[in-house]
Amino acid sequence: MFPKIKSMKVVPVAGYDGFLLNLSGGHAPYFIRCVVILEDTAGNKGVGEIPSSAGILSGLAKCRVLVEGSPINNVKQTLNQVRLMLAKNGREERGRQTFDLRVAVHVITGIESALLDLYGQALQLPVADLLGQYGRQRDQVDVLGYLFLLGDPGKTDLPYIQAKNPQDRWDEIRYQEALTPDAVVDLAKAAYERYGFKDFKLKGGVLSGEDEADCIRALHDAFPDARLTLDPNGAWKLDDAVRILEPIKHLLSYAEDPCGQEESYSGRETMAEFKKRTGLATATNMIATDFKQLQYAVQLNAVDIPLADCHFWTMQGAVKVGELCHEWGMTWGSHSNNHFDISLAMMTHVAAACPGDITAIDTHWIWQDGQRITKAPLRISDGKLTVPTTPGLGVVLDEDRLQAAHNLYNSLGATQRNDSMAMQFLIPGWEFDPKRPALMR
Ligand SMILES: O=C(O)[C@H](O)[C@@H](O)[C@H](O)[C@@H](O)C(=O)O
Ligand SMILES: [Mg+2]
Repeated sequence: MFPKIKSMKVVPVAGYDGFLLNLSGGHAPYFIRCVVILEDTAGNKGVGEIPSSAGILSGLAKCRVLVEGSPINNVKQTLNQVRLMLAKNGREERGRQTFDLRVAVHVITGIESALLDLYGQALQLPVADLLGQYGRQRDQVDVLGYLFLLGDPGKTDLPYIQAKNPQDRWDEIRYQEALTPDAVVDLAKAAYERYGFKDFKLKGGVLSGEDEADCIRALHDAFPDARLTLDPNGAWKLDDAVRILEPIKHLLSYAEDPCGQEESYSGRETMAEFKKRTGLATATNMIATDFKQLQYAVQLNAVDIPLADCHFWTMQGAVKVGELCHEWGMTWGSHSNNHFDISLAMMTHVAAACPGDITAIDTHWIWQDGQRITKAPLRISDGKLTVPTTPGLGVVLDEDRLQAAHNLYNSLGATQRNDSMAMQFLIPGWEFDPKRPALMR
């Protein structure tokens, strides 16, 4: 007999962040997440981590009754019930911010992760071995070095984190202003020294496209063998995207969301046109974010690399995308937002279960490294994460750290991400515009 779910606990948490710039503005001094904890009648705990918002918290609260009392081996039926209930809210929009504003898909993933964690523990199998048709495909997952242009925290009166006892160059510089090619290269070198990355992604949508292209040139000079990409989150118009990236296309492995929705054209149409004109491969976390959109993206030949982040595809959905990519000659990758160490484990298991050649996954972890809510977070070494072999997700909650992260959340008076607030210190009255880079005002 399998145990049943005794309780479902939802804990909104916050951690510290730097002044990372992107099309949505500048990261606040904190990031907000939500942890789902399921405890079964045998006393085991399963966990999941997702973004948090008032909608997500109330969605989770509504699902509790469907989850509590269900046997832990009933994962699919429990999730079906959750899906059906959330579907009553109707279609949801991802929105045009750099981050996904939907509720249901995140809620499902939080519960799914915790259920799979418990089920894996009961079967004595790591989650990667339960996912998809094939289970674990690799023991290590390549990770890219996710670089950001950084605002000067001193220009705000916000309590940004400072490196107190820097253990290396990464600690010294990751919370200081970085707005030039040299500063970006310094970040890349410092991240390389600590983590050994062979791939780098620069978050764009901040400076002019030409200035961001110069950052890529500088990264290439410093790391001639590294795979590089630039991601302005669809900020550029199609003609501008072609003009900006054509001269550096030999330096890029692919272009991530170089353009997007524009006048009467959808993002899938402009991306298809971009691919035709430049011959560059494209990746997205903005225009193929569910199976219907993926279908249209494939029909139009708009995307080579769907970045199927398990937080908004579900873990099983993200692996399904990986299987389709493998069958259809596309490449699977994963997007990320700021996250704690439970998400790091979730993304690692998912990437481990995707067949074929996948591209190095995104993670914001390097900006959060040193903070944790589990006892022993996975470590990035030589540009890779090692897939846990212990049953379930392979993480153990650190209750004290979790409580501290919850206390921080409670002290904020904010329930979800808002990048305009910090940005307004740099440019008074600043407002999000999906077609204007953050500092180009
Ligand atoms: O500022 C950020 O953290 C990023 O822009 C994310 O919001 C974004 O989703 C990014 O990771 C992406 O690849 O688009
Ligand atoms: Mg992106």
